Amino acid sequence: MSGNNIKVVCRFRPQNSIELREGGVPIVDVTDGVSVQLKVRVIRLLAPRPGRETQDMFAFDKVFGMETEQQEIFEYSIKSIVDDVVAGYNGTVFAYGQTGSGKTFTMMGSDIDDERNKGIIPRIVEQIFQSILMAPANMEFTVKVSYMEIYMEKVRDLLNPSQDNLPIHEDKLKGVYVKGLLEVYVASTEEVFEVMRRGGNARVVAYTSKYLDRHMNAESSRSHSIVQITITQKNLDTGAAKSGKLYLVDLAGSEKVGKTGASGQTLEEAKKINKSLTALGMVINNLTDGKSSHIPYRDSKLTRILQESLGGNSRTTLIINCSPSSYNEQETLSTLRFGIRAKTIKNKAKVNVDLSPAELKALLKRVKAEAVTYQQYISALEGEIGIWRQGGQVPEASWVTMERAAKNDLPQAVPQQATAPAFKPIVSDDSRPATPALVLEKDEREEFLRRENELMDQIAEKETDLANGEKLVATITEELNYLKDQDKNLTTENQAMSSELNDVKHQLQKISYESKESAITVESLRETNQELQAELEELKKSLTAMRSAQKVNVDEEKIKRKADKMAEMMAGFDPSGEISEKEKQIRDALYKFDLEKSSGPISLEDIAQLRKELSDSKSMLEQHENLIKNLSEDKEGLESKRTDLETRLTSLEMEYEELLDKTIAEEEEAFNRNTDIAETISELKVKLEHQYASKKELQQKEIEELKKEVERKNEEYQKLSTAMSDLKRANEELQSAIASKPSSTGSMSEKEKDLERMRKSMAQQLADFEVMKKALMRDLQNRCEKVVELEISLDETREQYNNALRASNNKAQQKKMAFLERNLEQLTNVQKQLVEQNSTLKKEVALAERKLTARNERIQSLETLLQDAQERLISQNQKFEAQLQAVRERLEQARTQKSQNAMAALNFGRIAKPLRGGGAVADSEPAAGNSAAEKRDKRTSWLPGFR
Ligand SMILES: Nc1ncnc2c1ncn2[C@@H]1O[C@H](COP(=O)(O)OP(=O)(O)OP(=O)(O)O)[C@@H](O)[C@H]1O
Repeated sequence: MSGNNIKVVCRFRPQNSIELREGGVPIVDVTDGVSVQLKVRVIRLLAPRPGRETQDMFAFDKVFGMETEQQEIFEYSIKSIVDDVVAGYNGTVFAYGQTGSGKTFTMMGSDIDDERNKGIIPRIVEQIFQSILMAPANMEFTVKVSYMEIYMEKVRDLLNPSQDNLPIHEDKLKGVYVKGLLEVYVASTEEVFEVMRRGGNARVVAYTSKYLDRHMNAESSRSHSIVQITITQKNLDTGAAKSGKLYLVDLAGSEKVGKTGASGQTLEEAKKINKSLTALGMVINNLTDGKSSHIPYRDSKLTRILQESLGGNSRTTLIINCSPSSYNEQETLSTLRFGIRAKTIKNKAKVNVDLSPAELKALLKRVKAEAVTYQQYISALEGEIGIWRQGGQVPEASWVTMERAAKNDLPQAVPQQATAPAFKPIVSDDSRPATPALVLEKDEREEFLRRENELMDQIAEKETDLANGEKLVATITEELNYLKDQDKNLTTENQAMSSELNDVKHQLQKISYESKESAITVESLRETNQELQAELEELKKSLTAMRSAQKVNVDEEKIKRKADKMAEMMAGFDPSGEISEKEKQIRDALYKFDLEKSSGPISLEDIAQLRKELSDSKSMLEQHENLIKNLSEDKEGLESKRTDLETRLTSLEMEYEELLDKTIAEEEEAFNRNTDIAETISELKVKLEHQYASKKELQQKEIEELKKEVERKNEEYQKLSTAMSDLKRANEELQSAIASKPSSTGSMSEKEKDLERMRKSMAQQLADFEVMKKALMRDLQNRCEKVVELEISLDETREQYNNALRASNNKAQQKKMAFLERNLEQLTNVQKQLVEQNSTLKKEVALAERKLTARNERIQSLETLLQDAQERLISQNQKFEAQLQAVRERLEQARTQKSQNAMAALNFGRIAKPLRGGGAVADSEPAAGNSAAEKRDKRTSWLPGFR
């Protein structure tokens, strides 16, 4: 075991594009390869002079300039560490620097296939397997790899990412270690790369690309990654074993929080990362200031894991990566200062050996001898002290020393006080008694420290458990809150639904109430309707009765009037029964004539009588002719009167029409706004016009008939005149016959014959006359009837006309009539409306009933739904609880399975694969190497994020 300083090397990368764009210039000067000079430009803002330059010099074990190759770095700073680890030492390689300073480039490189640019880790792996190959054949090696990351002060196993908060433990044998970290056995570089590829996939990298322009690197690693390679070797001949552990650490960016522009969660993260780096700085400070007895390894996970690497059992190399640019001069300065401080740390590296039995025996023997020597030395010292204490003197040549004890050359004079106490308090007279200081043996102290560490680990573990428990409690509380929220929501929904239900019920009650009300209204309306209908019927009946009574009266009056007129008119014809009388006389005369003829010749008296009678009949005929003349004159007068009446009627009709039009127009104008009255008037007008037209037509027909009748009468009159003239002629003939009778008695027979003939013709004429008279009388009667009827109808028309005139003139009456008609109409309308309302209400009632039934059904269905929903909710709740439980269990299973799977995925790493040194596996290596090379050819990128 020997004290050795941490090796610190410094590497500058070339300026990147951001620095160039921002106008950065290289400010580093690497001249001798071990020191770097930084030209820092200080601008005095107050003085208007250009800035002055100050020069800082930093010396390291090695300084690599911007153009340094990866191989060079490896050769100088790393290769020896690999050899040490293979030899059984612990080794650590740190890469420290700001984001984008080239830490990952240095550790991993840009591409594994790129022989030139691959980083130190692939080179280390290759070197390890190379060293194993070079080892003696009796040496058996096992190589284990683990890969972890410290993110937000949590240790996460990158080969088993479900383990994201692993505890750190320490024990006597293993030292400080991460408990539960997956260690994978590997037998080739390819397997190591595979392990690292898998681990790299799980790395947490926060991209701050949106800050790229103004700030730092695009892929800013926010976590510390640690690759741990453990090499164990065993001498198969002696059984002696050694193990070396190599930590390859890519630290997170060391820049100040503000520089990355990170904020929010990233800011929180940066603070925690900074905490780790601050703790690292504190550990380095305390290790190097020479005063501090306490090293705060426990302040962060990083320093705790790397405890042995800093001031402990490790050969450590720190690579500080810097930017050469003026743009990052402050970060570069602080990085360089960090490196300078770390350089003074002293480590005590030792080989971690497991001795063989022979070695152990030898060691025991040696230790026992040493123990005897020490025992003798102590006894000698105690003897010497005893002399001194008793006030005696011991010559300097006899003083007990370790060398003499080792040579077994101790003076015998010194009394042996084997039973002397280990220490005695020194009592001074002039001072108060001091508190006895317990001097602990070194082993005891170490034991105490170890115990303390163990206890601290237990505390840390408990804290983790506590944190996990708290997390679980938080999750459960969250779930509980969620469930409570759900419950609350459901209760609210439930309440809302019940209030809705209540509303619906209220509505239902209201509807049923309204429906009852409507039924009552319908009933009352029906009754009113019936009453109105009855009233209407009565009115109609009375109206019909009145009309019929009026008609009967009118008819009776008409008949009576007609009879009177006829009587009056017929009284004018043959008032004294003269015609009948004369006719009778003629008949009598004819009879007598017949008798005389049968009895003998006619006497002169008889003839005189006959002549007298004849003259009488002649005068009567003249009278009759006069009467006929008078009648015809009367008829003409009547005709002219009728014509007058007709013209008057026509003019009156025209007047009436004009008046009617005028009145209607006035009425229309007056009742312009009242459509009902206008309608009534127009209807009335139409009715009247219609009535008037029919009447006019009737009268026209009658007039036509009368005209025809008059013509016929004329004809009859002509006939009658002809008959009269015949009678005259017969009479004249009779007179002449009478006159000639006394002079010609001889020709009596001839005269008799003539008389006979005359008598016959007279009888014939009389019969004709009789017939004609009858016909005449009949015609006359008919004509009289017609005239009477005509007069009556004329009177009626006049009356009607007067009525119409009165009606059109009498506004009040008209209004009344219109009002009455309107009333009637309104009543009819009301009746109609009532009937309609009734039917509508019936329909509505039916509808409302249907709706009511539907609503009842809906309510029932809603209630069922509500109940269902509640039941479902309860069952869902139960199911959810069960699911939650199942999910928890599954999660637990998955976690365990995942860890098992992770192990399974890296199945090549579950079993230790001993490798023989000196060609024990060299036989199979070329083949493996070939396949590895083949695999490499196929791969373009072996780690995510590597270009
Ligand atoms: N020595 C170098 N030569 C050429 N390019 C380099 C060198 N060092 C770094 N780079 C390039 O600079 C960029 C940033 O480097 P890298 O990712 O290694 O930085 P980092 O310090 O690991 O950043 P972070 O802290 O964010 O992980 C990369 O593109 C890398 O290829």
